[in-house]
Amino acid sequence: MTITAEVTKRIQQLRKQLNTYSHQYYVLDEPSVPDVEYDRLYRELEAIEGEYPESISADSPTQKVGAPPLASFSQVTHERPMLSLDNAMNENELIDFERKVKDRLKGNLDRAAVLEYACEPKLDGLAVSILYEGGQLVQAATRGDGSTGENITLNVRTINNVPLSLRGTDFPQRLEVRGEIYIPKAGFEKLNQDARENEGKVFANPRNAAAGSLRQLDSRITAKRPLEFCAYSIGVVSENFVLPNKHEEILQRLKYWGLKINSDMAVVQGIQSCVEYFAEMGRKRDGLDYDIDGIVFKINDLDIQEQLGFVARAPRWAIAAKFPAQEEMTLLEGVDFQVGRTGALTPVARLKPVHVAGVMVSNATLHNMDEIARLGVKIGDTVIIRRAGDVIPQVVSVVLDRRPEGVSSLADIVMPTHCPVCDSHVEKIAGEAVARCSGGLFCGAQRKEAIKHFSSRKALDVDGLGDKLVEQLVDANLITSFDDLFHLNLDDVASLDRMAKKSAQNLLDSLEAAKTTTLGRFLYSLGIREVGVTTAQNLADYFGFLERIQQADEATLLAVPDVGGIVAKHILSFFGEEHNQIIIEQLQKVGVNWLESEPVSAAENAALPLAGKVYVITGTLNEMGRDDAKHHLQALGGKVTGSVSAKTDCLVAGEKAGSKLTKAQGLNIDILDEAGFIQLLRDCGVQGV
Ligand SMILES: NC(=O)c1ccc[n+]([C@@H]2O[C@H](COP(=O)([O-])OP(=O)(O)OC[C@H]3O[C@@H](n4cnc5c(N)ncnc54)[C@H](O)[C@@H]3O)[C@@H](O)[C@H]2O)c1
Ligand SMILES: [Zn+2]
Repeated sequence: MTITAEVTKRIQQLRKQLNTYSHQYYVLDEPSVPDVEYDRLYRELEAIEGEYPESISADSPTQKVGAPPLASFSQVTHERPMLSLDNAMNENELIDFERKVKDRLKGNLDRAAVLEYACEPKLDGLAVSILYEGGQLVQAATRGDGSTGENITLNVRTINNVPLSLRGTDFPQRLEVRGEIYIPKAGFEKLNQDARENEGKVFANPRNAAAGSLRQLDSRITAKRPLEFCAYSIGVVSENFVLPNKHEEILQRLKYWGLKINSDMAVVQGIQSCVEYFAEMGRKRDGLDYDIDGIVFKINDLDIQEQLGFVARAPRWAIAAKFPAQEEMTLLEGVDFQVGRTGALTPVARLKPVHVAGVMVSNATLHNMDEIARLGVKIGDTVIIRRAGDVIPQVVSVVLDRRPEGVSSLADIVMPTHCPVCDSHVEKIAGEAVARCSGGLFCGAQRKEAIKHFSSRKALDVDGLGDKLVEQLVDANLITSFDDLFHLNLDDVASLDRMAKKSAQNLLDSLEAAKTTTLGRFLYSLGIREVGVTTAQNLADYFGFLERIQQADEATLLAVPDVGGIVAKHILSFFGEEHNQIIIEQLQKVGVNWLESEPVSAAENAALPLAGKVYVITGTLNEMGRDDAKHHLQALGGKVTGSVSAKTDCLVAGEKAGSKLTKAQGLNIDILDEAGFIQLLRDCGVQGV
């Protein structure tokens, strides 16, 4: 077929665009488009070149690996080239791969013979080569353009799981280990969180974070990054050294010499088993603690590998099957502000719907206004969306070269001055990244969440009032404030979806029962910002009376254990709001009650039978709940903590106690079973247990 001017032009466009993207990705560690976009263009070029083979030139992106090394690093020439991998985008392409392999092996392989594959999760980081001489790490390099890479020896030496010397003595004099350097998911989240708080560099994804962390001129920076190495092949090996002739067995040797290999890898027979392995890992993908973008299938037999050989940029004996991409690009059509339980306003991107990692995404979080400023995003921009695992989709960057002409025509994203739900003022406290609606319990958006919190187990503990039911009650306008809960009538409740007379009566009964509570629970139920269960209990213990808390000034509040400046401010501003005071009065009026008493002084506390003793409760107690057990111990002067340590005096271990029990046994700590515990309470004079 003769090539038309139009096709030639498209080829040139694609090559130019792909080269620009490669430079941004490999050299600058700052891609401007998601991988899927790069892959789409790459495949388009590949298809055209397939149709017009005479158009292929050695410098086409389809013939090259990566990009040349950065001049700021010294260079390393790879004795054996480091290649890329061909991709399979779906099951058919995977099956096609085996068919081509078998065709090539014709004559040398019985057509019916089953091929054996090593299946390896495809870690999403960057390829490196690490050279050992006499068992000592002497050099490490990036892949670069496949023949020349960057010398990153000092940086690789800082990675904890890369051995500086090999284990044992039976290793070859020269051994080049190849593998991936990557950042596990948790390390990535933490790295970006720190960067956001300290105005550092925020990375778009774990692969960029790994590349950016590794290719640092100052290895002290690399040392601070949570990088890991995982080996998946070898390069040069001393001549005459005999290695197994199965790929997987070589990896086992590497493991024996002290290198990490992937524990999720498998050896299977035939391509159909590869398809199954792929599906299984696809299901496990979200639960792994490292990111993978696919599975690499390699012919396990090295003799067959050798027969198959290589093409310009990839071996013929391996294929990377890709999972649905976790990043896509789409249009930002607008921004909504969502109001949470505490009134926090979160900007949410409204997107032109797009498939990301197998799910249609039309909303993504923008975190807060600082993040919007950092991204420099405007309405009408094309943005990159990342959806990894069960984390909410995020906007990770703006694709600047897709910005329509005349940026000034794009609208800035601005924080509304009034709450989109209740129209109260939006306020931003200095030092906090978020802005909040000041409507408190009056705000419809905060109401559902406030009531869910109010009736939750550690608050008023209204049995049978689950989240769904709260939403139904609010939506049906049956409750607008907390005290309305206690005015509900049987017919109204029974008329709700999936409710009957009996379940409605049960709810009214549990509401009645919940009215009798403790001061600690009541304080917690109000949902004062930063006042959790422990702080609420500390306030109750310290003051004894609600009125004293309502009237306390900042200095007095600061004397309470666990209460710092910010918590004190939140308490003051909560009780400073008149409508909050009204709600408390209304609740008391409908009969919500608790016992108030003078707080126990330190001297009295010291006289209690269990004063100064530290307890931990674990396992299932059959006679009483763990909360009751805790209250008994506290009433007797004991302290109850969550984890076993050398400071623990005694572990109360109910049925099915697990790791805490083992730990306590290891530390020689006293252990009481439920019967022993109840005896202790009786010995201390507790009645009725
Ligand atoms: N967004 C962009 O602008 C942009 C630009 C260029 C390239 N890219 C992306 O980079 C990819 C192509 O890059 P590539 O050539 O580095 O290759 P690749 O990621 O498709 O496959 C080869 C690489 O896989 C890695 N790998 C992970 N586990 C492995 C294992 N068990 N065995 C062997 N290798 C393993 C190695 O690093 C190896 O070099 C494409 O996905 C492309 O989208 C994106
Ligand atoms: Zn509001």
